[in-house]
Amino acid sequence: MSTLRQQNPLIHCMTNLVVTNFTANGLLAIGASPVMAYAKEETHEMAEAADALLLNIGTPSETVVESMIHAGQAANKKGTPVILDPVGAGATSFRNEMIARILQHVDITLIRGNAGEIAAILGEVGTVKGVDAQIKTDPVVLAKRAAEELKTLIVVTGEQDVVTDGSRTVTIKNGHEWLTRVVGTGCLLGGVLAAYLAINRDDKIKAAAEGLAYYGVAAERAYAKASDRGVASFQLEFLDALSTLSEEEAESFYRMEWL
Ligand SMILES: Nc1ncnc2c1ncn2[C@@H]1O[C@H](COP(=O)(O)OP(=O)(O)O)[C@@H](O)[C@H]1O
Ligand SMILES: Cc1ncsc1CCOP(=O)(O)O
Ligand SMILES: [Mg+2]
Repeated sequence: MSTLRQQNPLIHCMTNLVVTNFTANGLLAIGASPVMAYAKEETHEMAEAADALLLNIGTPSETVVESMIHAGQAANKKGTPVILDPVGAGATSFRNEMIARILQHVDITLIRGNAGEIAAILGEVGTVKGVDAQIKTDPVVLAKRAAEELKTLIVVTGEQDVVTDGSRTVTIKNGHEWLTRVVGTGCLLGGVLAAYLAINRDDKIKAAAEGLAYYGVAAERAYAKASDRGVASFQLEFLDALSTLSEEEAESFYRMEWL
């Protein structure tokens, strides 16, 4: 993580009302600089200044999505990575329309979602309950199909994470089930992936895989410390782990496999 801490990338987060504070604290913990900005009058300027842009549609509105498109287009002009988290895709037709609109107008570098959300973007129905996945599907098959259809990098998260561009694929088996019992861990992960892509633009798949593995090992460490207490302690220990665990220390625990 020393490189990330040294480079201290600025991450423009357009995220949801639930996870804003957690996302900002998590990004600070890994050594990035978060900034949240939503107004159409300023998002293009903020996106131009940023090293990566996160578009998370967890609590969408017409106005914010318009603003996201402005920001996304400004980032595209500069070649800045844009990460999309399609939170709750498939839960309502409004959400589906907003995601389709973003995909139509912005060149997305990477989409990160749980299996239900990624399947919903591909047109499957009944794959989410609110913001949570409701399907048990092979994430590798799903991720590859999504990458081919959407022509972008795909990260499907869950018990096992997958990153693929359709031809190069890597799986990551780090993490802990308690990540699903704290709200915002998927959303923060979108920000963390944005930071990893910001500082490593040459091999984006490798950068994303390292971000996922590091995040998973931090969760494993947090669980080891908080398991006899509960999920509130886990959340705190997780932020502590993100701020104290070096990539060098974490690396020997990575369970990453190139397929
Ligand atoms: N059963 C599980 N075991 C281990 N890690 C998990 C499990 N489910 C999710 N995770 C991890 O939790 C984080 C958030 O993923 P996920 O729960 O799929 O996203 P979301 O919160 O958007 O639904 C990821 O780091 C993922 O690897
Ligand atoms: C609960 C909820 N409702 C709308 S956005 C959101 C947060 C989802 O966060 P995550 O997918 O990271 O758990
Ligand atoms: Mg999510």
